[in-house]
Amino acid sequence: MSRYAQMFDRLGEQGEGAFGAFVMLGDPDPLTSARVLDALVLGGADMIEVGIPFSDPVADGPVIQAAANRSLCAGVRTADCLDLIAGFRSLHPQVPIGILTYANLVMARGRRNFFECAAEAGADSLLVADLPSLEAEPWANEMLEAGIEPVLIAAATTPPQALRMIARLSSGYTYCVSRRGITGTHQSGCFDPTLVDRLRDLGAAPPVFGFGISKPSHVREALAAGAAGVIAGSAIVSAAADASSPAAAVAPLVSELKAATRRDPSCQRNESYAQAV
Ligand SMILES: O=P(O)(O)OC[C@@H](O)[C@@H](O)c1c[nH]c2ccccc12
Repeated sequence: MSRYAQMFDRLGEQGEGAFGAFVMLGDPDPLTSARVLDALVLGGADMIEVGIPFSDPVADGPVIQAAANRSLCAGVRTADCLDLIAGFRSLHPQVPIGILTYANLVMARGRRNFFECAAEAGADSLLVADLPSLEAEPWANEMLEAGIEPVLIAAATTPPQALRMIARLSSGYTYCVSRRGITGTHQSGCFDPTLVDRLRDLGAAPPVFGFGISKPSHVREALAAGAAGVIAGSAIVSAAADASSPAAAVAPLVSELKAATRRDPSCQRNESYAQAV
């Protein structure tokens, strides 16, 4: 069973949603980045998503673009990112870690070679942000052969034919974007329950909402729409960027957002009280 499947099973039994944290590998330098990855898990992240820095990240807003630039300026390349993933994997054998990057970087290494190196480093999944879903099938098949789960992006506006393809190919989880546009917390998302329902009807991997999640209320809204989890990126990346100790800064934010994936114990008490009355 994959690490994602084990995680969703465990959280399902506990009645919790999954909290995913995104950061850019090598931001602002490899050593700090390794400490931040550790702090995300200590803070309570259930799954980690990591960017490999790319010079033209079309899906990213200013916060993540700046993180990619910091990392590139520190001289970080794909091989360094794979080393960071391998280091993470040796410390955290059970925590799913997925790569998020762009097609150019994959093709620069050779598709198959990239997938095999990612699997060897201990990555669980790969999301290629600029890969059109209708073109994804050969990529997804090669990823699976290498032992990597392909993650595809679905939106409320995705046409039915593409959504069927996404549901069929996405593995580990299905990335649901909560709004159009680029990553960032400038605008909060809208968590469409009908997207979640359509994906479930198509038998898709667990839907996880991302884009614009920065507050506990966003986490609760996404889970109330039926999602299995959420991913926050820019909020965590900016907390780290603004701090003198990035690792110390991300942990409390992650625990605050993770706490919102748990059922509120006071509500449970009220419910049982109401039942007793
Ligand atoms: O930054 P936000 O708005 O919290 O969104 C998550 C996001 O950063 C992360 O999942 C991500 C970073 N770059 C991407 C490109 C495409 C899809 C998703 C992403």
